[in-house]
Amino acid sequence: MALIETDSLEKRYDTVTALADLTVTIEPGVVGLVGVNGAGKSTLIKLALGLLEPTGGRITVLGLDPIADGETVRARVGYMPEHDCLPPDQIAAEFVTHMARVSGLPAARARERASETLRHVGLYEERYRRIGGYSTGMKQRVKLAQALVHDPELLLLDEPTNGLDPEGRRAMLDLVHRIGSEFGISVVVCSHLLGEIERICTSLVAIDAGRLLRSATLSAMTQHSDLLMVETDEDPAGLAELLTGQGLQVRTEKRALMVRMGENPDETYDLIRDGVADLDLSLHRLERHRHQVADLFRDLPTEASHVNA
Ligand SMILES: Nc1ncnc2c1ncn2[C@@H]1O[C@H](COP(=O)(O)OP(=O)(O)OP(=O)(O)O)[C@@H](O)[C@H]1O
Repeated sequence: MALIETDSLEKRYDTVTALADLTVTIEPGVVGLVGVNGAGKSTLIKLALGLLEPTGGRITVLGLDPIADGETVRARVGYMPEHDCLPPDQIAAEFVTHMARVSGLPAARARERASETLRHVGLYEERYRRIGGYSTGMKQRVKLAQALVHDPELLLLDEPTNGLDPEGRRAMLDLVHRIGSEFGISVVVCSHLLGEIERICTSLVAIDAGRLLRSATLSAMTQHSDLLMVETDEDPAGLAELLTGQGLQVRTEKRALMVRMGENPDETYDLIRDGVADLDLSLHRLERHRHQVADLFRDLPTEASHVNA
């Protein structure tokens, strides 16, 4: 069953359209929801939790309507909000136990689960300290622990690496990856940094200005392309000219040539090999080019170019 399915989903806040005509199916796995700040990621998460109501279209989560079946959805889904929302005067173990109780666990089981989840997120030793004295990284881990404590089927994580240094970001993403791979919990993780989350995701959904830009599994994205990558030790300009003259489609990318294989790959290989020999070049690399995720998301606008609808 799909984790989240939307059909022409729309969310307007007065004059701002945060989501417009969004139709997407998010399948189980570790899913990166990427888009610049303001793209509509948090709005989608809040609609999925039933915290907001759509102004148009439809959304289902684990096959349920988050408004009509809000309690069931929230019992089966864990949510880590983006902003700091922790009570500074409480100790972590008490807070996470409290959140487990809110999710319906009996007292003894709630204490047990709180200890287990704080151990999973690496806060076991520090669990009896006040949250106000924690570093940003530790606070992010408490937020993750409270999202996990009731053993959800799906975790919605809104920018879990916010405010962390590079080492902290890596550690947080490793933790998210382990939750997906070791516990088998599906995760939707929001980020405005594609390069950062792509390594832990099984699929990516990109949105911009509230619209779907692209959605695909990582394996489909990194399939072999129709291009051969040719690298020579020397300047490849002469080879590019020769191959173009022979009717091949050639593009120069940094010091490499990208040659379209077309209908007849064997002939393309032969023409490249003969061209390299005729021009007395030394061939450094000749291989089928793989798509890079970043190539496929090149049209993701930068923050500066983003304008609200
Ligand atoms: N309560 C609100 N009232 C009015 N506009 C809002 C409200 N919440 C969000 N918006 C606007 O809706 C758009 C989408 O915001 P949203 O928070 O969903 O984006 P985002 O991709 O999660 O970005 P960020 O990571 O910065 O939160 C933005 O233009 C934002 O300013």
